[in-house]
Amino acid sequence: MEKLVIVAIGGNSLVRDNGRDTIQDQYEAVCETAVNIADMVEAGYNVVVTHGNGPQVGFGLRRSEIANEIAGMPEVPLVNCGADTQGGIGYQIQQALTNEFAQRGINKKVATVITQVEVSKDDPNFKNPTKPVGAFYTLEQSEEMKKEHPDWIFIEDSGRGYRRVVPSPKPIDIVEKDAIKTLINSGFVVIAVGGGGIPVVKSDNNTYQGIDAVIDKDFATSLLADQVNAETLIITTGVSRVCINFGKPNQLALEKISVEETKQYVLENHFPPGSMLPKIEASLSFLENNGTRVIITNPESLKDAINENAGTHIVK
Ligand SMILES: Nc1ncnc2c1ncn2[C@@H]1O[C@H](COP(=O)(O)OP(=O)(O)O)[C@@H](O)[C@H]1O
Ligand SMILES: NC(=O)OP(=O)(O)O
Repeated sequence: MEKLVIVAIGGNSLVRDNGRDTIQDQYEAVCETAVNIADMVEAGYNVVVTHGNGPQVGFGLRRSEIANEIAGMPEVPLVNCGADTQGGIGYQIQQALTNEFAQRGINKKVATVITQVEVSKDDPNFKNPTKPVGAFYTLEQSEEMKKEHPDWIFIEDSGRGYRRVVPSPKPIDIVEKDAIKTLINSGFVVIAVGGGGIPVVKSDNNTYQGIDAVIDKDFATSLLADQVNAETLIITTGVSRVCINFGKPNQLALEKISVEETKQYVLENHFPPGSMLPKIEASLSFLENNGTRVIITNPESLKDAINENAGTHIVK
């Protein structure tokens, strides 16, 4: 079988207008990414797709809260909001890839696996929410919302505004990993661990139960990459390259860096938590296990990046 490449699509890379995008707008963004993934499949790569849901799960949660506030409808728990985004975004990627393959005469089938991801109920991240979800607000808007909802926590997100944060426990295991492997081995392009997977905890009698949180899809993708023995991990996001001194006058885009250099940049705080840091930590974890290379880039640079003509490459 060809070497396996796992491509993670950032949730923010599918949003253009901070919560005012329609579902059709998101589908168009998905279709643009599908063109780039189809290029890779056409070039002979065996591809697994994962995706984020940070903006979308926050929009869903807010819709549910507003429906509760104004119409008394029961709220949708955060874990179910996440499951809804996994189905909704998975459906769009599945349809966009299926159509793109059909148009190009590529003989590949696509399947989305609803994926539960095990976390620990004792994970310290439940007490320290760090995962930004939903829209970006100004400082004034966030302070106004906090008056009404004192329990909400906001953080500044990479110079883009203020966002609500929710707990983000670390993924331990992928419950449906055998189904995912079987589909990959049967030649499917598989979409899995959407939104980082649906967070579940395992009880003593080996049953699972959903828990309110949003798993970082970069960590879940890195775990999946290990479990399916992927060779390359590609993380697509809103920037073409990772930078040091991001957003400062001396910003420098990185083309190729070693694991050691990357660790040094982490120590120097070049990567903020909740945005670039999880991508870097997930990349390092993938390379320290069985992975060979990591590429971080934007969706439109995918094809050039895999040929080393774009993106940031982290190598062993
Ligand atoms: N050092 C950095 N280099 C490049 N981008 C950075 C850096 N630090 C923060 N960012 C920001 O982080 C964003 C990626 O995080 P985010 O949008 O949360 O991810 P996702 O695409 O998975 O939703 C980039 O688009 C960029 O705006
Ligand atoms: N769940 C998750 O990590 O989503 P984003 O990639 O959209 O932040």
